[in-house]
Amino acid sequence: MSGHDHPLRPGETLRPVADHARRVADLITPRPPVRVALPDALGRVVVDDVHAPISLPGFDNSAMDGYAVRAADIAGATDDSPTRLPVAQDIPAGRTDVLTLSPGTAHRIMTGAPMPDGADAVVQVEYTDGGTDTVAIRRGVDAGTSVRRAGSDIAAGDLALPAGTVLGAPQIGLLAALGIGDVVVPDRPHVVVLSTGSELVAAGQPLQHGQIHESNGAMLCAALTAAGCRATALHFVPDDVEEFRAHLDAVVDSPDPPDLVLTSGGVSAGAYEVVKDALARDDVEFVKVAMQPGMPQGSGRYTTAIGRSVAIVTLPGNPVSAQVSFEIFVRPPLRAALSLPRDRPRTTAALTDDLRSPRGKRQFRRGVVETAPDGVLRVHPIGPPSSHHLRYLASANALIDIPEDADDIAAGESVAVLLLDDWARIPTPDDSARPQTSR
Ligand SMILES: Nc1nc2c(c(=O)[nH]1)N[C@H]1C(S)=C(S)[C@@H](COP(=O)(O)OP(=O)(O)OC[C@H]3O[C@@H](n4cnc5c(N)ncnc54)[C@H](O)[C@@H]3O)O[C@H]1N2
Ligand code: MOO
Repeated sequence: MSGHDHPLRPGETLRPVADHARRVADLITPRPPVRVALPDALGRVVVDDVHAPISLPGFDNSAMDGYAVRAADIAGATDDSPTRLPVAQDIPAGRTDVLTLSPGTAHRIMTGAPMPDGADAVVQVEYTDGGTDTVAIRRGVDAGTSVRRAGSDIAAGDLALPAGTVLGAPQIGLLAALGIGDVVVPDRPHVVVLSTGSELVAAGQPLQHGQIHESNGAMLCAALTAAGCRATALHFVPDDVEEFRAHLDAVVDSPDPPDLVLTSGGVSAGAYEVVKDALARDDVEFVKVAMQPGMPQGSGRYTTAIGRSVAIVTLPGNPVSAQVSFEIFVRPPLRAALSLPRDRPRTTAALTDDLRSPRGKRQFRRGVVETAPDGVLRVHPIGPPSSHHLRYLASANALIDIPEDADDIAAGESVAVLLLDDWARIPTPDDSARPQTSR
């Protein structure tokens, strides 16, 4: 296939992918940041520098279960000639009184328990007889042994997390340890997903001839959630313009209006293109983008009957087109609004099979990236290019990004790939035909 595989109307041109991406990005405005409790902070970004309000550890404490001593008192202790000390105190972790060790005595102490004043080392229980009234210590230790000094991890006032840090489990652990129970993070963009099409039936409902299960709504909501957004699925509506607008007005005029409405379907050239028809009176532009899948696209602002306006992006209905369009146009600016890395990691990989791509369109093919036994990263294109092959989409861990000006690409050539790390891949029949590799 070479040349445009798609007839264009006279004077019609295809908009470059980058231009449409910019237009969609311009529609998305970040919300003001919000303060959230740690359980809601995972995967989000701290807006401001976080300084330690306290030191960690907060007090000198024992690193071992054993005996707090003065190192000088047990300097000569050996297996053959243990030093015997009276055990004056028992200090479990959590004891809050302040103790003082008298010279020539030991305190039994547990890991994490506060060191008594006057003690300068802990000898671990393995080097003793474990006594509770008196203890026989068989090894001398240097001062400082098994003592965790106050502030040795982080000192009060130190920078704990610089602004922009993505909060993973360890960062949330550090905040909790510092006694910080909430943080200021970018608010999640609220996106309403509206699926259109009279043929669509909810999962679990029986299908009549010509009907299909609605899948774009479920898929796009999942993609939004995975990207860090708050997604609300709107029940798809029949292909009726007034019903479509009424549905949209109800959410946009609600007390929790979305930042973005994402539709799928109803934007191509058919006789019943509800999205296109319903938005004819709005500031929404419908274009053909030089991309496959994902050629028919729309974007702009929708205004409700009472004059509220919201950003709207209309994705094509074919499932692969909808999901790939989301990846290319919608996910990056939403991630930017969350101060998260906007783009998928990109790399290059050696193509395992010949590929054909329509010249004049940037093609995103589904692929499986894997490391060959020789250590070379390679990408195996899976499934045909047409945009109803949801199964192959669900089998991919990468999108192969083929430039507009390419048509035939031979096996072995290096191609650009976007790594979709949060896409779990399922095996396909192709897998058994492929040599076993890692990744
Ligand atoms: N004469 C032309 N026909 C088509 C053109 C064109 O330029 N001229 N473009 C084709 C391309 S490319 C695409 S992509 C699709 C886009 O169509 P729409 O956005 O109008 O989407 P629909 O027609 O409503 O649906 C397309 C396809 O996807 C299924 N679909 C829709 N919504 C869902 C959903 N929520 N869940 C599951 N499946 C859905 C729908 O049943 C159709 O099979 O147009 C081509 N045609
Ligand atoms: O451009 Mo469409 O999105 O191929 O199926």
